[in-house]
Amino acid sequence: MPTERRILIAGNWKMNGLRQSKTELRGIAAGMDGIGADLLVCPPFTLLAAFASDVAGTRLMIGGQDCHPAESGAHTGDVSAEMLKDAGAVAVILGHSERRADHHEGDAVVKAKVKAAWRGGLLPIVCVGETLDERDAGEAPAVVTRQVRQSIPDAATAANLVIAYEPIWAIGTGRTPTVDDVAQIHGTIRHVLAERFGAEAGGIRILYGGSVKPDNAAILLATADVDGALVGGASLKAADFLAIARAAPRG
Ligand SMILES: O=C(CO)COP(=O)(O)O
Repeated sequence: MPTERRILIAGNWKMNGLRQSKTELRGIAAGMDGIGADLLVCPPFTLLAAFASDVAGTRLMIGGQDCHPAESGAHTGDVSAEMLKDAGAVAVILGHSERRADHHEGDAVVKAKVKAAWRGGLLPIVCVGETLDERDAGEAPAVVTRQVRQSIPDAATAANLVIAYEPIWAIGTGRTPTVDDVAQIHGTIRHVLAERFGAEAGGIRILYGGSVKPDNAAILLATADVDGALVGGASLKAADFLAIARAAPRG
């Protein structure tokens, strides 16, 4: 039964970073000694290939922030999973709340992108999370349950899927849920996965994301069913990202 879950600390650089940001990337790659967790940096498309070749031979992995469902074709401005793989990515963030909001992505589109990630040989990191209104109305478990049910295809396994719980109101705000709230939602996600995938669900990693910083990482990463972090702002600085990774209780 796949219950061993390696901690994954993933950095989502969002629309940040120019060529000079390589300094931070190199700082992360150079500072990984003694860190047991898997580390992943997801830069913007423009930096992906350069970053991937820069970290070749290190344990630092590179991922994308989105992909189109199709392999290729007339989709101006889009990038496919195969293209991300070709550029050196091993993973891709899908269904981030900023994509869901800015690009009107619903669960069906996210599900198609997860299948595309698998087709292209990438590990999808599927984001779910409630708005503040939904949380205040007590709907967070129901919202997240619906998103997990509808965004995840049937062929999910412990090896080919990572989920990230990112309460939208905690992203970039400096606010985080209580550890009890995080444990409750992560437990809900695990339960929803178990209903569908049985024992395999015990091996699927569930990351927490939303204002993860060096000073709150230890408590968040020690919470039940939290198997790592999806870090936004604090992943842009090597020292902060490494401090978060060092706070992980297990590798
Ligand atoms: O959206 C996030 C990661 O995907 C979280 O961003 P912050 O860590 O900046 O709150």
